[in-house]
Amino acid sequence: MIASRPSFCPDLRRSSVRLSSEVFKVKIGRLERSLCRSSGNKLSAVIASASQTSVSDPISTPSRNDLSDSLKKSNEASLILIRHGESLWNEKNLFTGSVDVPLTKKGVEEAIQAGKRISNIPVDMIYTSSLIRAQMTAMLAMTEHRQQKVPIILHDENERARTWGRIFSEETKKQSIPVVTAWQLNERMYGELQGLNKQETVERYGKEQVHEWRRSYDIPPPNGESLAMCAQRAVTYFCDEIEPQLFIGKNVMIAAHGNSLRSIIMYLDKLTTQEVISLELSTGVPLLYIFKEGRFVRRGSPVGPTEAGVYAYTGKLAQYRQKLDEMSH
Ligand SMILES: O=C(O)[C@H](O)COP(=O)(O)O
Repeated sequence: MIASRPSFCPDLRRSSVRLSSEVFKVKIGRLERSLCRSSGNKLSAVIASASQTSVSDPISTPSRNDLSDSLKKSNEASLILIRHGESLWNEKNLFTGSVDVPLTKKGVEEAIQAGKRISNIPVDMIYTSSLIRAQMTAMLAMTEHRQQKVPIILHDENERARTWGRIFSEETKKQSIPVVTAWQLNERMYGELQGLNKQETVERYGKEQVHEWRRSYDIPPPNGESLAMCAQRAVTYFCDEIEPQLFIGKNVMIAAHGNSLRSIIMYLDKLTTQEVISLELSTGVPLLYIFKEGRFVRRGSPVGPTEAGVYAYTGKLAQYRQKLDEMSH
């Protein structure tokens, strides 16, 4: 197979050089297009970040001026990716895919540990899949965050959900972190493998066939999604909804799944369809990227001995941590 790099978001491919004004215009245009496409409360999820409030108020719709002001203000943002902690079906070695299975006790602990690892990294917005294992992971991780803001799930499924979820205190909003749930970040649909035991499936169909289903780029499991199909929705969502937040300086955490995150990492690290085959993600281990001048730079996982290195990389992160230290003394 010829290794190639799929292009999900051709108009947003990052330049390895400084972000030129031309590219920046394209990116602003993209953000505006995304605003135009959005309607009702979906709109507020995107513009909330531009309005400098911490939680999108489903009713208020800040003006375009607010948006361009904040676009000018920031040029660096953190992006944390976390695969959910161990689920009850991970523990049983069952193909899970789109089935909505909660965490085990070990998964809960992994999520808390992940929270400790990222407790000094700013988080302004959280994106999770619509599946409980990713949402539990995000919420449990945030219980450890030194910022001590409250993650609040935005509900925009209908007008009543939007209206009934309003917050009437600006101060409380500032102490909150909006959590956007999106099915596009769900684990890939594993088709007729869902609920089957992975080892038994190997015994029945052979190691090679099962490996092809699990790790090839474009071969789907029976009636399921290939990684390419999963990438199509997950990376498109990342480009349309999450990248615009990073452009305006919002620090984002994504809690999702092995394969939806593999496809996003493929995009961020510009991996080929061959390279992504060997990319494996452990449950509950956060990865940090810095988005600066139109580029994503991987900092690795801010854990143990590498933590000092992570903070040494950017002045902004170091300052943030210092501020947290001062506040807690
Ligand atoms: O859906 C599943 O079963 C796992 O979360 C991911 O499985 P994989 O490692 O077989 O892709």
